[in-house]
Amino acid sequence: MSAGSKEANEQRPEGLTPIIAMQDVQFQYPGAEGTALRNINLIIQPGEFIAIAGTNGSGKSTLCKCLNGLIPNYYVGDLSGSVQVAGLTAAEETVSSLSRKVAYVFQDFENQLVRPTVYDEACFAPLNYGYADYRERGQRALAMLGIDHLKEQWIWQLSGGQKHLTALAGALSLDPDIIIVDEPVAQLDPYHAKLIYEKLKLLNEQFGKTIIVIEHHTEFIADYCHKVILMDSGTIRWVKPVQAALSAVDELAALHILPPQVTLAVRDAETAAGQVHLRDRLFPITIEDAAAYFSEAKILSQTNNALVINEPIRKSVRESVPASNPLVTFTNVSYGYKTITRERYPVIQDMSIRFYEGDRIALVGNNGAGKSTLLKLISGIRRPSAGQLDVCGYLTKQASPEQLADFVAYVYQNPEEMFIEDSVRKDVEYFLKSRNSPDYSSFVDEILHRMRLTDLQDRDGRLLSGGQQRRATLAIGLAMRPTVMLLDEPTASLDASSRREMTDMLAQLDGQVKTTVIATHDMQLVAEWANRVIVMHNGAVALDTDQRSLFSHVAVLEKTGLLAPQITQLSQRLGIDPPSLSVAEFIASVVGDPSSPHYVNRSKESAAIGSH
Ligand SMILES: Nc1ncnc2c1ncn2[C@@H]1O[C@H](COP(=O)(O)OP(=O)(O)OP(=O)(O)O)[C@@H](O)[C@H]1O
Ligand SMILES: Nc1ncnc2c1ncn2[C@@H]1O[C@H](COP(=O)(O)OP(=O)(O)OP(=O)(O)O)[C@@H](O)[C@H]1O
Repeated sequence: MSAGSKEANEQRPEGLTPIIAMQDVQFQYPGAEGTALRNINLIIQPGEFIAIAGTNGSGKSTLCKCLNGLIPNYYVGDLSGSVQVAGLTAAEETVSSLSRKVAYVFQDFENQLVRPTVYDEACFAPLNYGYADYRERGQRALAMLGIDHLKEQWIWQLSGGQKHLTALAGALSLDPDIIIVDEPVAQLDPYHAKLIYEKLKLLNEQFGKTIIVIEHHTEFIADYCHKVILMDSGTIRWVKPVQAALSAVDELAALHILPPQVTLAVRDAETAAGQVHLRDRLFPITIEDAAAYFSEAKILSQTNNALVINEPIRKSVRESVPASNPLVTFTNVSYGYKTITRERYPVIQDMSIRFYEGDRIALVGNNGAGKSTLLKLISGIRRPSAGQLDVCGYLTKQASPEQLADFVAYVYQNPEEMFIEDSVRKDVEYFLKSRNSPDYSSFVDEILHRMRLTDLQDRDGRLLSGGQQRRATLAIGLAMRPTVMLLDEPTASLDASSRREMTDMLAQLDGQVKTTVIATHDMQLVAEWANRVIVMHNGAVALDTDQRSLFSHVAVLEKTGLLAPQITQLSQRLGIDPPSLSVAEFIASVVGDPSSPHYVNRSKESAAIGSH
């Protein structure tokens, strides 16, 4: 038995029957070289709220597929060991019989949606199982998630985040005992991400549902989960209560998992102040606890017997990039998708804006605000219904897609749509060759290496894990060597290390592309990478600002459901003005001047993670 399962067993309350019991489980995908799961022993009690963490490809989704019967019913690989779920032997059940007990929302949830409208989708599963009250069940699930206003919408009209909520509603409608959500927040705006977790919390606390989330975002794990299962190369490394799990900062970082920013802030502040961390003391993992810690540290510093925290220092606001020739010019552009009755409903509304050379633009805003549509307009996939859009000297209404492709690369939100060939390397080469690049072979090697894809280069992109796929699409985008790089949610589903690499790589793009536009919900990426932030709301620009000023526009943030990164929120609580955008800035603000001999810059995640 793994250490994790031993701990879980020791904590097992008297008389409780586990809701999930896995014993000596091993699984190999058909045709795969290695095993995706090994020596899996796990006990989960009813009513637990569990996070599964682990680097991309460590086996998180595969483990969960054993619980809903997709393994071995759909993935007919080599499975051994036993899996008990809610009193059923999983291997003897069909996927549909297990789905009454286990709801599953997939990472690629779009494939889960099979009915034409949101309401049909929410009612579909109970209707299928012959529940007379299927309408009420569907309606209730929509109301619980706050999306009843979408019920008449066609599924194909929904944005990514709206589709995710619909898939969750479909899963909730069967009233299952166990709810598994594979990366709940990957495609959601911060408001909806929090909302989903609040709903999961409600289902857990009020209805006793067992919740399992696969999660790369440790701040959500810290705020909502009770325990963490840490996966590593197809095995369970351990199962720990959440605070102990997230306090294992160095171990997590070594496995490409980014601990919460506030936890890193405390660790780095102690290091910078020369204070030795006591092994048995747990770090704070939430904003509240970290704020209390730093307030206490200030008090202690006055008696001079503990961590010295200086008064926060003010930092100057960075200048925004000076305007040069615009590369992209929207002049009164409107766009609407056609409905089934062939009318157009407006999505982009009378937009006039310019993007310049040197702009690193983060396009943010709530689900459905029109971010992806804006990228599609620039790439020429969609053309304005009204107004003019000029991209690198071409009016997109008149230019052919081939002409625009010479200047613009568009990396889609859904990675699977980017794979054409039967291997990742061939996909990257395909786009590079189409640009007639000399010496493409070594360039491909370099791109694959930088995205940690060298070992995966001969694999079919469609059969990679979600995070691996995301990295592969970035490699494809880079191979296009565009003037204007458009990326839709590039960090969704990435583990911390890949997110860090991605941020660094995007920063290095400046020399290779002239402007980059990213649609994203990842506020940490916004804070650390962008030099211009465009907040979209209802298809219009609500705010066009620099990334530091963004978080001081409280009214806009509230209106558009955006949340500052954890470290920014913590620094605001502590009165640091302007607030810190990264752990490194925070440390410099509270612990002192980096040029001081006592200041040790071991701050931020990159120090820990960058070495891997
Ligand atoms: N259908 C498949 N066929 C072959 N190999 C697969 C298949 N699906 C996943 N794998 C491989 O199994 C391993 C575990 O994948 P899994 O999707 O479980 O990882 P994960 O931890 O969920 O990753 P991520 O964080 O990227 O979603 C990976 O090496 C992946 O490439
Ligand atoms: N192919 C389509 N056909 C019809 N309507 C669409 C289509 N794609 C998106 N929409 C609608 O257009 C609006 C804007 O969607 P878009 O995908 O641009 O938003 P977004 O800001 O990128 O959202 P998210 O953050 O959820 O990805 C949404 O109301 C959505 O329902």
